[in-house]
Amino acid sequence: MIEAKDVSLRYPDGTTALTNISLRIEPGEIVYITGPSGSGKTSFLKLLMGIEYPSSGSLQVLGQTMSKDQAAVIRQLRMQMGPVFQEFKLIKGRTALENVVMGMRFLGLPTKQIYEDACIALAKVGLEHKSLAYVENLSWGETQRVAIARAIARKPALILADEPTGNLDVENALNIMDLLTSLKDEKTAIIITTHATHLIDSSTEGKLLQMETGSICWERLGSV
Ligand SMILES: Nc1ncnc2c1ncn2[C@@H]1O[C@H](COP(=O)(O)OP(=O)(O)OP(=O)(O)O)[C@@H](O)[C@H]1O
Repeated sequence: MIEAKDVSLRYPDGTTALTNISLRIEPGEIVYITGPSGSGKTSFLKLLMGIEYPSSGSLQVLGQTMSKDQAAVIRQLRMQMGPVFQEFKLIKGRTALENVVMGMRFLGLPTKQIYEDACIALAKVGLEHKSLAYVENLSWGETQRVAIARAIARKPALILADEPTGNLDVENALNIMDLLTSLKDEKTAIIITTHATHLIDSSTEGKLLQMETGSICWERLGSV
């Protein structure tokens, strides 16, 4: 599903964000990426989404080579991804349901099915009772759950969540983590960046990657 070979990323201002990242992620895997601020976690997710491109090395995502000359194909590929990123903000003045539906606009599905799938996604995150609430009237945790509903409603092959627990308290953060990991199935990989290593313990299923200054410094299965 994802194969990175010696991938580096240098931003136009000369900052090297990632250095020689090599990894494989298979369908059905849950991968947590942790590391200090500035270690390259978000930059790596941006490469996976085709928001940035590798400066060197090779990266395949869902069978597609991620390179600038493939930008048009990569825009289509994004329909198979469910991003939960802070910068893809929900649209104020619109309801939770409308926000989820907007994330599905380009799927080419009949309108009725879009609304049905959007309602199912909101139910999955426990927010069916808030589907007609304006997003600016929701709590932070509820807003985050709408963002997750928007990501999963399009039934993506790859869920990419950047710091999904933000500054939530432990109980709500655990709920968000449980929710994300419950979305795993044999076809969907889930990648979650987080500072919150205290939420990951020996019972946590998945792979943990620790980043330091642009490199993966260790990786473990199953526990911290
Ligand atoms: N658009 C950009 N242009 C130049 N440098 C950037 C850009 N985006 C990020 N960086 C730099 O790349 C490095 C990695 O940043 P990145 O956002 O990937 O880290 P992070 O691990 O996600 O950090 P945080 O935990 O604080 O979100 C940092 O040094 C950052 O300043």
